[in-house]
Amino acid sequence: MGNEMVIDQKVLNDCLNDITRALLQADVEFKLVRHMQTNIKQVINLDHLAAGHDKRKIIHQATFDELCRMLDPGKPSFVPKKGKTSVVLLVGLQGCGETTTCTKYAHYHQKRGWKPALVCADTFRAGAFDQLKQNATKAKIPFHGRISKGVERCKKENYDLIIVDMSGWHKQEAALFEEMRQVYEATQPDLVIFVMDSSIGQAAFDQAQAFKQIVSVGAVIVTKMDGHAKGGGALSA
Ligand SMILES: Nc1nc2c(ncn2[C@@H]2O[C@H](COP(=O)(O)OP(=O)(O)OP(=O)(O)O)[C@@H](O)[C@H]2O)c(=O)[nH]1
Repeated sequence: MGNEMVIDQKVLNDCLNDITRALLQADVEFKLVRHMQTNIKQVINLDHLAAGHDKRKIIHQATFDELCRMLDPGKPSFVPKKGKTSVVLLVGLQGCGETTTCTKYAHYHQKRGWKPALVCADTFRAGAFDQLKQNATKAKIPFHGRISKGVERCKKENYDLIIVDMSGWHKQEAALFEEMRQVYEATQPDLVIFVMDSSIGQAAFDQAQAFKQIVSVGAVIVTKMDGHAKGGGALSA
């Protein structure tokens, strides 16, 4: 657009097509991208703009606003408060990086003055507790292995951020969904985070929806962004 002398409908379309291509290449869902295009075209009517208007600036602003709207969930996210106990439950597909993310999340908050503790609710995978224990020990974060007792004990010991690591879900295991519901009821979390491997791409919407039907998911964390995946699926999730 910067190289064109006259800004007309063709230039606007080319510009929107460039943005569309970039978003699709970054795994953003087609429906969302088409919606973005339609909204921008609705806001900008080049034929009706009076002379003297800076068309580049108007297109730029409309595009910027629309891209921001794609990122806006419409309500503020849950923010744990220091000194007040919050329970955060992490759920996700098997191998998505939940256990690793639990420790990262705890470490992030510990460095900022919270008093976090980790609780392992993964009863399916052999070695899950040992993995959490290893990570937690390295990051110097207290941990517990038994879900209900662990959460109760952490509350008594005045931890203000209790992070619960749920078993990774595998589609075939209906029992895990039931367990997730039970853990949800037993821990009454203030926030449920859906942990999503960035490489699932376009499947993100369906996965996130399947989880949301069982527990009230309030946030998404995208993992493995250090690989080649683009993570645009997070917008759908
Ligand atoms: N490259 C990369 N690897 C990661 C990341 N997060 C986790 N992993 C790796 O992904 C693998 C699975 O991670 P876990 O944290 O065990 O995943 P999980 O979802 O708890 O696994 P289950 O308990 O079996 O469901 C491990 O080898 C991790 O080291 C990340 O951000 N980047």
